[in-house]
Amino acid sequence: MLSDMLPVVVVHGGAGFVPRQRSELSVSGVCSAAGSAYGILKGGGSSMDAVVNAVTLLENNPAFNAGIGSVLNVRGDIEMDALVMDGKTLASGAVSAVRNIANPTQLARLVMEKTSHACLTAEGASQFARAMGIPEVPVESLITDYSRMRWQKNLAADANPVECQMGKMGTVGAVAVDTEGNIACATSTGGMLNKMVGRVGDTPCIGSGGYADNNIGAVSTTGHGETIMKVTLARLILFNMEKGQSVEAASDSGLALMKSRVDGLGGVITVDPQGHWAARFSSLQMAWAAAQSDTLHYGLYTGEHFTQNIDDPESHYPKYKA
Ligand SMILES: NC(=O)C[C@H](N)C(=O)O
Repeated sequence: MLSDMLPVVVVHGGAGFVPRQRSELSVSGVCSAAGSAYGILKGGGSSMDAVVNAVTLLENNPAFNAGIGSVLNVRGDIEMDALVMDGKTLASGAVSAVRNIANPTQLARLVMEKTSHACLTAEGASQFARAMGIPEVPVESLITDYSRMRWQKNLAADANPVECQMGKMGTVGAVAVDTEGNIACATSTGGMLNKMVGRVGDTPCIGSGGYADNNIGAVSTTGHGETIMKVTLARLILFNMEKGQSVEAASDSGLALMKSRVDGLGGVITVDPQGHWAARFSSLQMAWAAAQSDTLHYGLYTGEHFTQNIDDPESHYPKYKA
């Protein structure tokens, strides 16, 4: 029998540090994305529709490092990565190093649904997008003043690139279980600030940036991609759950291993087939929101967990009102 905790959707807006003046934008962004995706699930929509909807909204929100607002590479250009995975069939689709696309996650979904491949990159991904009728957008339209300012700051001779990298990471992701018990995940990112041209991170790599399996659950990750890949963080957490750990314990032990073994910080959102969920991170902050049983849950700092009725948009994120 299906759990009465379904449907559920959990969303993150990236592990890292959110400057104070941007915290309200980040928290309101994840809250409205979770609310919108929850509406789809309540209307009988699929978990895949819900996660793509949530991540599309976050890609369209310049507060996050995905779609518009993506960080710039060393040349001042944008190269984005995205992944979706369907827990029913274990089908996945990804794109990496795409430039002229407003919503890489929608393109990743088309890779899953319309090709026999799991990942398309760079120019090939653009060609495929054109063939699918996805409009090209100028890269400049995805670049914000904020991302250009951070790029320039990081080019300066006295810049501390590591500190900057661990600054606002802002990758976005979603995991969901629908009323039929189907599970899906989606993750999207502009990657790491001032990265090398052609650098592909963890996000489009199945098992690292995300994983979904109806039999176990789903995870979407954020954090330093090179270290996430060393421990295949998403699949590691699901492996912990296969061994009997709860969503929370499995997420915490996955993040703890990443810290102790490869000195990496990050964050994850996790669901299981019953609708248990967790939003955990080892970074200073991670904007997250979850929607379940007509209740919106959200937080930004470790230990924070605010709740409110989902139909009460006025009182969203009261803690973060400027
Ligand atoms: N913000 C992030 O989470 C970055 C992403 N994981 C990457 O390394 O590309």
